[in-house]
Amino acid sequence: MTVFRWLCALPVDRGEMFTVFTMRRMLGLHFGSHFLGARSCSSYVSKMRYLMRLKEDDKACQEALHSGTILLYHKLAPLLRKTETGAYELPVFQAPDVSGILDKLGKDKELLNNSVLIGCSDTHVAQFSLDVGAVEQAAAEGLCGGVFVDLRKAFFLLQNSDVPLVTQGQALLRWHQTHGYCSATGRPTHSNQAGSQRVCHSSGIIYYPQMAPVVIVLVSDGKRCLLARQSTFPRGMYSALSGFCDMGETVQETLRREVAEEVGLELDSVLYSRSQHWPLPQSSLMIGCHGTVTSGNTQISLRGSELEDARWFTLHEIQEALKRKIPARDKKEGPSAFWVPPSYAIANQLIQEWAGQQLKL
Ligand SMILES: NC(=O)C1=CN([C@@H]2O[C@H](COP(=O)(O)OP(=O)(O)OC[C@H]3O[C@@H](n4cnc5c(N)ncnc54)[C@H](OP(=O)(O)O)[C@@H]3O)[C@@H](O)[C@H]2O)C=CC1
Ligand SMILES: [Mg+2]
Repeated sequence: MTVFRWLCALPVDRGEMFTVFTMRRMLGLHFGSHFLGARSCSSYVSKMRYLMRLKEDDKACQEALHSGTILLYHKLAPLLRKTETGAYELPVFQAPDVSGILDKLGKDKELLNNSVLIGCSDTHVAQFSLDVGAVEQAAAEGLCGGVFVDLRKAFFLLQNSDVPLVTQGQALLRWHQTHGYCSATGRPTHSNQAGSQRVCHSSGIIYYPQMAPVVIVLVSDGKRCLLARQSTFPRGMYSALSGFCDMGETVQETLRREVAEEVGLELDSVLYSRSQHWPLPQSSLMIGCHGTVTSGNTQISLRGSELEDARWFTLHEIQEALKRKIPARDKKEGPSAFWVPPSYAIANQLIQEWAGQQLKL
């Protein structure tokens, strides 16, 4: 890589920074005006300090749970509700609502304490997620007035601003469901009230929710961009190249290795663009970059079984794909029409950014 430009002073993306507070719209609906008047305008710092306190103080967190809001999941599928306009929203509940639902379904109300903290509103109303997978799904849907939808499908149904909170809630619930035992002693681990850590009382080991660092890079030769597909992708979908960071690697080294391994090309330059938490199949921190190769170095060579296909796409082809909002097999264009991941996915954002830059050239 002859040129390596890393942005040190990235502008703060308010969209990314404040997505945790996107439930305000729904909070307003549920709590009415008395709630809006509770505190006028708290700062970002005070919200972060408040969340820190809830993670450290079980009693304060329990109190916050009883005055907070809860997103519901069933076996990790979030509850969505169809509005009168046909759009989908995330319904939020309060502790008494959830206790009532559990009671009606014959379940112990203590299940409520398995809620995990995912954020708080501008006015310090704590937000939690809870998996009610122990109850019968259809009965819970009836009482909650919604449907539990697979998270991948929810990406297509929800507004982008609602997606970060719902993915964070799901990722934390998944982590708890898969870290019930200490890997050193085999004894059960115990969560704090916020769900920000689990402790093995036998060994004293503290476990924290983990994410794997993953690079994702949109490679360009100046005129075209390179997208690839795995055989497990939905038919017709192509995405940017991605790969897990190996132990000991820098982000730059992972980028260079993954592009070499997957398509046999040597990156010439890389520019960091953005990052994203990605919950599937388990939590990853996606580090999104643009990469270039020189014009004499564009011959794709697939190796191994990971990629089924990789191709260079023109700006026109990309523009057409970006217009296809839902999987092409549901449209007249037929099953093989090329499409890209949904707009919430960082792959889509890198592709859009590249297309925008090409138009300026
Ligand atoms: N948000 C977005 O826009 C996008 C997100 N992604 C996400 O990026 C992630 C990585 O993409 P992918 O290209 O598949 O990665 P890789 O190219 O690294 O290939 C995946 C393979 O790497 C191995 N591997 C190494 N480390 C890990 C680890 N920590 N966890 C799981 N597998 C590991 C596994 O092999 P083995 O099974 O043989 O052990 C796995 O099959 C995926 O989770 C994917 O969902 C990808 C593209 C777009
Ligand atoms: Mg890969």
